[in-house]
Amino acid sequence: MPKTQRIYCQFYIFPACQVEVSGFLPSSAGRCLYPEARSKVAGLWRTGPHHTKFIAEGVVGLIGEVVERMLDWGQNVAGIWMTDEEGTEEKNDGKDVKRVAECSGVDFALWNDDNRDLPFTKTFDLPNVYTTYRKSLELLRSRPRPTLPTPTNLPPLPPAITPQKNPFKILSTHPFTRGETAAQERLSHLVSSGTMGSYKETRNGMLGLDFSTKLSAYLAQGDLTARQGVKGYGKGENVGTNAVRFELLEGLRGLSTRKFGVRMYLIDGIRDYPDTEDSGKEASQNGQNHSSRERWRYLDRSGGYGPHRCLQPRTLSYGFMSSRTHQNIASPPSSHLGIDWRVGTEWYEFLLTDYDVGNNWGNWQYALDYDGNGDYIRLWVPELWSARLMDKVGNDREEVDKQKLLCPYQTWTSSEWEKEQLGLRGLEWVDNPPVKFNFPVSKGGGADPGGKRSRQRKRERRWTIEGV
Ligand SMILES: Cc1cc2nc3c(=O)[nH]c(=O)nc-3n(C[C@H](O)[C@H](O)[C@H](O)COP(=O)(O)OP(=O)(O)OC[C@H]3O[C@@H](n4cnc5c(N)ncnc54)[C@H](O)[C@@H]3O)c2cc1C
Repeated sequence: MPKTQRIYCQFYIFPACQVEVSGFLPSSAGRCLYPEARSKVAGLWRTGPHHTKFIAEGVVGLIGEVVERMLDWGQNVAGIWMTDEEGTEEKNDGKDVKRVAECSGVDFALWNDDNRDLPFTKTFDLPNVYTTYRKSLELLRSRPRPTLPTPTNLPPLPPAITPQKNPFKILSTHPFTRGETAAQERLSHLVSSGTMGSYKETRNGMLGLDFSTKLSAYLAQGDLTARQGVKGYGKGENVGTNAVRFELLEGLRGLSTRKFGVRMYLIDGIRDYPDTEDSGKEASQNGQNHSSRERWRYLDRSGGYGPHRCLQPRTLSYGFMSSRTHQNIASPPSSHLGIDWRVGTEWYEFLLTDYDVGNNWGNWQYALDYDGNGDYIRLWVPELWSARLMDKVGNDREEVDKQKLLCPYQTWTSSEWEKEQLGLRGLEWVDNPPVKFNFPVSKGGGADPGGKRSRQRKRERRWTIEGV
């Protein structure tokens, strides 16, 4: 029998704790971006690799290992195809898989992301200034790509799933349902329920299902692509749908990874990037990285501060955070604790279902403070559910010092009575705070008394920096 099947590897993260064993390629994204694959799609397997772990039909491990095990299953594999990602570690993963393919005598191909519709001939022509960049890509909105039909004939699941090797464990608790069908259902719901239309007013929410689109995981995992044309395309545009389309252009941040390369991962990020790749290596090996990790771990052990504590239950159970929550979590460690922001980025990389190299590393380089009323923190930090804080009457809430709510370890300045009122008495992370510093609640503030750096940061938000 001729070998017809291909393993298709995409650089999508599946958090190790939330694996869902699901189907096969081709997804919308694959079919939209790689029309050349049309004649061959029926033979593709879909797998989800990541640079620290790789999951395919119930197997987690390093990418090379997992592909090897897939080949061992004895399926009728003719080749391995892979999305050619821009991240430096992802490039190395590509090399690993290529090596495995060569050793096993199967074809190997890398599929580059679709450049054809971009108005640039060279990556370096990408504008550095975000607004210019976005405007230059706006023409893509009038050039959606059609998707190819869903294949009718796909290879079966592997006959047996080999036992999982340590240290990974596979649970199937993920509430996010993978696959193109689920993605299309979500899209239809967004349109028919009016969620998409009201997006502009609701998008800064942090609690609930429909304040934002929740499309990021589908996009990151290839169940949808921002480029695909859907039925009714271009009709019924309003401020809400327009705002979603605007945000989707942000999702093309992968292009910034292509442009800035290794500079994306330097401690100074793309702001003051050094001249050579060697400087990048130096930055990631310096002592600051290590001490930052220690500090992050200390935050973990001691319970951390309000926003940080939200990170644990939220992402561990869902692998998802809203845009504002992302900013809340990312901002304090990097802006206020002097923690190397890359430690947080790596942590996200491990946990998020919608992890995306360009979006994650790009966004970590600008983050502001939100959740001014502390609603989100109250939901996820049970210690803060004191009677007074739970009271929905605004008057009572006003009596609570927001600063203490957002940054409860600042309660070293509180009286025992105040601690009692806040429901924080006797807690380790309140009595022995990991670090003491000023934490203004004001938006865009930070441990920056004069506010100079904050203003500077505001000017430099987004991944684009004037004059780079
Ligand atoms: C520190 C930090 C890390 C982040 N890491 C990721 C990540 O790993 N993967 C990821 O997809 N997004 C990331 N984001 C961006 C954003 O928070 C998520 O895309 C958003 O929360 C996903 O929810 P949603 O689909 O409901 O978004 P919506 O608000 O409904 O937006 C619709 C879509 O637009 C795109 N989008 C919206 N905001 C952004 C943005 N700021 N940057 C890029 N694309 C955007 C996404 O594709 C999103 O699905 C990060 C943001 C921050 C501040």
